[in-house]
Amino acid sequence: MSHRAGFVSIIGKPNAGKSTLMNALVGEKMSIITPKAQTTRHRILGIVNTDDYQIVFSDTPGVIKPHYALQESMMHQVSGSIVDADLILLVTDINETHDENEVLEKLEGSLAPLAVLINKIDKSDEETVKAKVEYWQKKLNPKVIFAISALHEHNIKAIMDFVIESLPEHAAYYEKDFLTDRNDRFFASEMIREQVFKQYKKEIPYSTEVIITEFLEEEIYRISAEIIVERDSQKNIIIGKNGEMLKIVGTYARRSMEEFFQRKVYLQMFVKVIGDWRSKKNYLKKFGYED
Ligand SMILES: Nc1nc2c(ncn2[C@@H]2O[C@H](COP(=O)(O)OP(=O)(O)OP(=O)(O)O)[C@@H](O)[C@H]2O)c(=O)[nH]1
Repeated sequence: MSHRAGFVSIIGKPNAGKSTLMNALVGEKMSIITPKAQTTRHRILGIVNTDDYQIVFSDTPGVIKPHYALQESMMHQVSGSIVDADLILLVTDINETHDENEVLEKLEGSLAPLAVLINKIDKSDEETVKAKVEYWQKKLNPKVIFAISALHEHNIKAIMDFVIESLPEHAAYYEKDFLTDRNDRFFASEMIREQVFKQYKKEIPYSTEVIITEFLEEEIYRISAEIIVERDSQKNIIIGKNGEMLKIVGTYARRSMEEFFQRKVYLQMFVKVIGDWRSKKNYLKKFGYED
């Protein structure tokens, strides 16, 4: 059989389970997962290679109406990923009660075949699943609908088989040992961001960016990072009384890094205030958000 390869975009609302699905499909932890919406800020490629095929999955930020420049950049990344796609996996939470019009608008004009994945069926019942399948059938008439649980890896194999079947015949786009377009610095910063999303409430996670300022690959990895917030009051919250909160973030982030890199890690973090960075194009560019 000839070789198949293609781009598969994972699209959906915030919190639908896109990152959980991507990690289940790729079999590696590529994307950070937290219970809060809008955790994913960048498009992240996760590549699955065999001798016969190469699947290039894109995990994308959840689709929202953008309110500030950072979110605009996030939405551009979603659009770019739809244009590139050979296949689109639309992930929807079975218990989603709000409408999904923003997501559907993004998909308008896309020519790629579409699969609807109704996620989190572990938190639902058979009747609701049946009703949702009918709803999406009518609404989008997709090529196929899967009822899945990304968290419990239910029906993941069926999706993989479908994806492989749907790939065009094509040579590999990337070297076969290439697993992602992101480097170790990116994953290190994401592991800190994951803890910021997990440990702090309200607007703090959304006002925070993490920049790796030093990454030395010695026998022990020496990693320094800046945690950037928008206001002094947020800086105090990040640090916590006697530095206790920052210590918690550092401990968990370091453990994730040690597991990911399979190395001992020495992690240093500094907190810095940059007023209103989310709305400033120059900072967004510096932090790696394209226009
Ligand atoms: N019960 C249940 N929870 C799930 C399932 N899939 C994902 N979740 C949970 O839903 C939350 C959001 O998951 P993510 O994978 O981060 O969602 P996302 O769509 O990437 O979110 P954004 O980054 O905001 O776009 C996490 O708490 C997951 O553990 C599932 O199949 N069942």
